[in-house]
Order: sequence, then C-alpha cells, then structure tokens
Amino acid sequence: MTAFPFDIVGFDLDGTLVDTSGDLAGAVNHALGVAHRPALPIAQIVTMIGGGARHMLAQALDATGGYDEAELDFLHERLLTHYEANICVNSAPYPGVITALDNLTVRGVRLAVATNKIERFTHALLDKLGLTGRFTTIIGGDTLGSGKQKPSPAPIKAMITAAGGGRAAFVGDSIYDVTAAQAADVPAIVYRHGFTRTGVDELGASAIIDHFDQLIPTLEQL
Ligand SMILES: O=C(O)COP(=O)(O)O
Ligand SMILES: [Mg+2]
Repeated sequence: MTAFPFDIVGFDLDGTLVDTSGDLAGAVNHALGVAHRPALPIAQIVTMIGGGARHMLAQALDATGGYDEAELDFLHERLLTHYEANICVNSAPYPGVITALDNLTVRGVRLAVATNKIERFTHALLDKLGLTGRFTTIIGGDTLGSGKQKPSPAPIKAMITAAGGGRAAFVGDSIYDVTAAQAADVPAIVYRHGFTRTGVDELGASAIIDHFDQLIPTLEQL
C-alpha cells in the first residue's frame, strides 16, 4: 500500500459529517414562534445554514418580515437556548461517515473538525453521537474570536497547526468551506447532500463526493 497523500483530513460539521437540519430548523422555527412569525420549511432553512446560528436566524427573520438588531439579539439567545436543549433529537451522521472516518484512521490520518457552530455546541453534539474521541482537533465558530469564522482561512490554518501540521484536505458542504480551504491553500472536497444555497457544482471545489464511500478514493486522486 502506498502512503496516503494526506496527514490531516478536516471536516465541516453541519451538512457534512452530520445532518443537523431537523434540529437547526427546529431551533429557527422556535425563535420565529417566539416572535409570533410563521414557521419556515426545512428545505428553506437549510439554505440559511453555514455562516453560524446568528446569520441563519437573520436570514429567517428577513424572510418573515425583517428585523432590527435588538430583536435579532433577543431571538438569537432564545434560539441558542432551545438548540442546546434539543441538540441531538433529530441529528445523525450521513451514510458512510463513520466507515470513512474508521478507514482514514486506519491509514494513520489525523482527523479534525472546523465548524462555524459554537464550540460548546460542537462538543455537545459530537459527544452525544459518540464521535468526539475520533478527532485530534475541534475548532468551533467562536474558538478563534470574532471575525475568524469560515470563510476566513483562520480556522483551517489553526486546525492544521493544532493537529500537528502536514498535508491537509478539507471536506465541507458550502461556499464558506470552499473559500476558507482555498484561502488556506488546502484542497476542498464538497459533499453533495449537505446544505448549500449555491449549486454544489458552482462552488469551485477540488472534488465533489455523492457518498462518503467515495472520500478515500477521491483523496487518493487529488
Ligand atoms: O453553524 C453553522 O451555521 C454551520 O456550521 P458548519 O460550519 O458546521 O456547517
Ligand atoms: Mg456546513
């Protein structure tokens, strides 16, 4: 067996490792309910995920009549409280994720997460799914401070450093992931069935996978 071409494989969380659409949509619709606004369909809410919870809520409020900053602040807190209490009611890894993580680990690859989800929620969700121990490094949306979320390359660079350095690839589902990875000079692989407003084929990824059983062969060909 020839050496695997990557030392580190980093992953986005929402829409890449885990289908969190049910619980994120539940939290958005809870906040909309607090504001006496109509619920939105999951299919619409998934297009709002990727830039952090506050950005997701701002788009949902825009779609239901607009908002001011004070209202966004208040409803953001309510959304977070609801989400924390219901973080893994309807969230599960995508098909083939666990096997792909196993097979990368067998090849000696270090695994990492760089997500825009708040760090404590990231740990809570990965803990509930029994996945935390698989990752050498976990970088959340607030880990590096404000202004340093994806699409900034900062989380990808910090992830690589914290995971011990070496050749890295990043797997994500949205333009935030592709932009961040490319700015960090790391190939971006996009999972087709995640959450994205932009068409997957227009994201400019180095490769697209339809199923996680394609991840290792795809990485081997980059
Ligand atoms: O919390 C979000 O909006 C997105 O999180 P992600 O970076 O794991 O997709
Ligand atoms: Mg995502």
